[in-house]
Amino acid sequence: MTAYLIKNVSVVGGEPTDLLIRDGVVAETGAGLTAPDATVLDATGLVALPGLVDLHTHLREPGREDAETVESGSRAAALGGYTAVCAMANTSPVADTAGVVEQVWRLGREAGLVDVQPIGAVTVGLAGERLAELGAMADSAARVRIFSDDGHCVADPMLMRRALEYVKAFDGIIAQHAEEPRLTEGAQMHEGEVSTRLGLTGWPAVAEEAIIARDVLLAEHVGSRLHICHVSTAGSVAVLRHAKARGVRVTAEVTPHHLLLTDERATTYDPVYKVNPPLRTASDVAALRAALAEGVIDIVATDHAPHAVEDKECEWAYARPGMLGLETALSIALDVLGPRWDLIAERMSRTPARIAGLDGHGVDPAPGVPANLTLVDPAARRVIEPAELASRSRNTPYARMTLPGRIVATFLRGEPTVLDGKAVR
Ligand SMILES: NC(=O)N[C@@H](CC(=O)O)C(=O)O
Ligand SMILES: [Zn+2]
Ligand SMILES: [Zn+2]
Repeated sequence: MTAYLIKNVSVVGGEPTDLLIRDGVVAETGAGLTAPDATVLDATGLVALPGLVDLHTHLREPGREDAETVESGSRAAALGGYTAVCAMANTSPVADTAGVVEQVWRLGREAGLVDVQPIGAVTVGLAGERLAELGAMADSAARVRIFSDDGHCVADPMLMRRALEYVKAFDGIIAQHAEEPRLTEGAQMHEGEVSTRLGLTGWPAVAEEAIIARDVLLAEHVGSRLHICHVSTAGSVAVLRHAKARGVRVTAEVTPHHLLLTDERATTYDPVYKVNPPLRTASDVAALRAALAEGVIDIVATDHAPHAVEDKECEWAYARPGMLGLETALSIALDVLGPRWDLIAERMSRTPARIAGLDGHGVDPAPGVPANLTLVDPAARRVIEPAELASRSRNTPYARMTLPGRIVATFLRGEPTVLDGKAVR
């Protein structure tokens, strides 16, 4: 195993120092280190962060390997600075059995570019009718702790209650896609002034907020852990603030796109901007940014949702919702939050690793810790070219935009997965 000596790197924004990586761990830190056997990387001007952790990734395997595979998604993740991703269950077949979650887990191990932690479905086939084999998935080799019907809401309150109660036994979490289905029938975009102007059916903010309000009360009632996927409205932030003040065990994520883009994008009729929950208004974006800085929203999660060309380059109404995120998330965070490295490390690595229970991830580089880390060049600016992305899909909403920051290198347990901005494999 090659040793690496990273020279003059700022660890999470601190004074430049050296990091020696050997045998999978950070062996030593400090200025002026030498190691004759190590490969030296000059990291002057670069920032080292604990490897990013994504709690919400769609890898599409099994079933839609034309849109993404565990391997291509893992490569996209590594290039984005990630060392671990949680793979959503809405595959085909659905990840609702020990067999499927073990398959995804094994494919992740084989690709070896990031740790792939499968998420299990809450209900059989995401149909919202019967609980899936939560216990068997928890006991499987994949050791599933997060369960989600993402793409669908667990709308039945009794089923939601039982799921929350069930996972308590092994400190599991239910991650809810908060969307009251009766309020979003036929919805194409955010319900508001722009949808009225365009004549498109709206997805009202209350469809999200009503489910979050219900579920924080349910989680409080049964004392279980709840996670809210892709929070998108100012009203949701208010509900979460209230719940946290009461001590409810709830965590929440926001996506990069909901931190940057608004429903005005729909006026282009370009389905690349179609996503669930939909892009909201500028005042929602402002509330989400403030909530993330404050900690009412705990983490940034990408909701990386690759889609094949035929599912995206069509009429708005027929296009599938979702957009790519892994390869641009750090740049968007840097754009939105500025170089607040400790906040970025907290929201994109330490806290998501803690929520998911991923040992060895989300830990700042220090002697003895597993060498899961990424090196960022904050001064670089890059133009996003969809054809250059490692994802098998092209549905990035940031095409041809110039974004700050570039991932220079990523290490997974001491092995580089990205060097010089390029995937090693
Ligand atoms: N976000 C999306 O618009 N789509 C996701 C599902 C989801 O996250 O709800 C997908 O799987 O494509
Ligand atoms: Zn969702
Ligand atoms: Zn999703």
